[in-house]
Amino acid sequence: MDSIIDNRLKENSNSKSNTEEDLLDVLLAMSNVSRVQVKVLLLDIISAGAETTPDTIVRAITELVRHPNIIERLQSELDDVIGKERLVEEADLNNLEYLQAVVKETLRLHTVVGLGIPHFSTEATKVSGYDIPANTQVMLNYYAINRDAKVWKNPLKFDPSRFLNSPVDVRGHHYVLLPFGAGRRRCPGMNLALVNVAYNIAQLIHACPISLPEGLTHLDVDVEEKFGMTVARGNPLNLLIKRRLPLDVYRRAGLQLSGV
Ligand code: HEM
Repeated sequence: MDSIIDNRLKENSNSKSNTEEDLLDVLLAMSNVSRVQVKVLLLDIISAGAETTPDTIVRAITELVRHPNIIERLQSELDDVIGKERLVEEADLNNLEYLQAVVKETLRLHTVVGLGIPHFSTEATKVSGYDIPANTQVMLNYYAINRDAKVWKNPLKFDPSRFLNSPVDVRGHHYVLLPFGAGRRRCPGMNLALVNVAYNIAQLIHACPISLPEGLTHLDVDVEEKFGMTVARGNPLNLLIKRRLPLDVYRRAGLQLSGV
């Protein structure tokens, strides 16, 4: 981290106009932020963002291969909205209603930050009849909230259609679904994560159909979980990926394909 910061300070002092500022440039230019604070902040962002997004994408792909009817419906939405002459772009994501439902259902059923990040009460308070004394560590069980059978019908079933025509969102406004937490300590990477998760699923399903290795069917795919910093998929997911669109579409996007 120190050498990255030193190199950046050197680069910035050599070039007169830095038109492409990133977060590090902004932090280094702030006189009230110390070097230690810059390092802590960057490490916080890297560690919080590094596993959560890929874990969520893997959990979504797992559920998709377990449910061929859901993949089919998603693929047909992608074909209707995008066609087969180009790849999905970020601007398309809000026009893909079923894709967004798949993302929400993945975040609900596979809440990768299961217990959130520990909070601390600065004063005594009461929540839903429970007394919480001052100076107490408070953990929120988002994993349980998002699977609560009192709220969700068939809570363990992966069913994106429960979000079609539903006002419930994942952004912390509906307390029955909190994959990113809520309030001031809500995940600051949420918007980036939502785009990344949706974009990667859409690209894969639209341009590279996935299938299971020979001899396996969708019934063989497990949903074992591994609890650690995040709740990740427990076993490796082995898939075959093929080409689905005309070769030219990939070439125009600068993608190198081999063996297709
Ligand atoms: C699907 C992906 C992600 C999920 C599900 C997720 C979820 C969460 C949750 C539940 C929390 C704790 C909120 C609480 O304690 O109330 C959190 C905190 C945090 N997340 Fe994310 N996150 C994701 C991606 C990211 C990304 C991509 C970044 C950064 C680029 C990020 C940065 C952070 C940081 C810095 C915190 C700590 C905030 C604080 O302590 O105030 N997260 N995240």
